[in-house]
Amino acid sequence: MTSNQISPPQGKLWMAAIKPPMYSVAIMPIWVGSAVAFRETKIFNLTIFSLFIAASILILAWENISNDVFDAETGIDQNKHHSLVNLTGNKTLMFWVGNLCLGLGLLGIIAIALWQKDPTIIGIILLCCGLGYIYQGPPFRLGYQGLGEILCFFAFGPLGMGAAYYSQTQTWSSTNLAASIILGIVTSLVLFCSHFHQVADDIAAGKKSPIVRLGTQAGAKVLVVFTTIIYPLILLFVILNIFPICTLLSFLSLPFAVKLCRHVLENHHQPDKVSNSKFIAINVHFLSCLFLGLGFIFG
Ligand SMILES: C/C(=C\COP(=O)(O)OP(=O)(O)O)CCC[C@H](C)CCC[C@H](C)CCCC(C)C
Ligand SMILES: O=C(O)C1=CC(=O)c2ccccc2C1=O
Repeated sequence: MTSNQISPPQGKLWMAAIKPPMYSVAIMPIWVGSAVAFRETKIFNLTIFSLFIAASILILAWENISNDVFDAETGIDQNKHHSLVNLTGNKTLMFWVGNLCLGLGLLGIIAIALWQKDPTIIGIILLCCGLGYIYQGPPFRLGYQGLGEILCFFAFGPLGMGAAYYSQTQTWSSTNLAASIILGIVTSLVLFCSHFHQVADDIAAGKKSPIVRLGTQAGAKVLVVFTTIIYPLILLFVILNIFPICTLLSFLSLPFAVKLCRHVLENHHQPDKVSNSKFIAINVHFLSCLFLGLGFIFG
């Protein structure tokens, strides 16, 4: 957005900066991982579950706040009115607010580890935080090389869900690993969608996002392929008896998946129109994961 355009009201900018719907990506690995654990062991510890959800939200808040801090350093966010650094005008404050969120989130994880008398999940979550840091922080900034989706897949898929399952059971599960592939893909789709409307700013700042590399048209086709893959994969896991039949409930997210693919195929080259695609992707994420979890509990 250029400086001579009227910027939206402050309240809207703050909501866009905090992005509440995005926290679905922090909650769902814990929800589905705990649901798989409950199905397989009949164990469900509500205290650990609640602590893990809170910790995960705080860690994602750190990721997002520090994303605005690091992006302020490269100049990529100079036209982004809803950057927390641009809204507050105080990069140092945001840096420390982010670190406070990280510290509190890690305290939650340490509390779970102490409860379990087992440090395993501390190691896994530190690894997730490391992936979050190398995505955006100096000197790595791997997101600027177009590698964010791979990091995202592992952080919210096998690692995040592995930690959630382990926090309930102190063991591992191949079913949970299979489910984590679905979560990893559907979370990476959200990140992939977030690049379509930012091509001009990304090129100007030297960020080679996947959409800068592929172009918006090929990017839209890649999005369709990965969105479409999710459903046959779930069906395959049901046929192979890895998932219970009720996990097919996750197909209720299909209308949003179709809407997402159509919307991006039609508008990939129009930043103003395609900018909401990541929120359609969040609907796909939320519904598919919600019903996947319910499918494991009731299947
Ligand atoms: C911050 C992220 C995306 C924003 O990227 P971008 O710079 O394009 O955004 P703007 O356009 O809004 O500036 C997400 C990055 C995800 C990262 C690869 C992995 C993060 C891992 C988390 C720290 C893991 C926490 C949850 C876990 C406990 C389940
Ligand atoms: O602001 C964003 O675009 C995103 C923030 C975020 O935390 C996240 C997490 C996982 C996948 C994608 C995203 C975003 O796109």
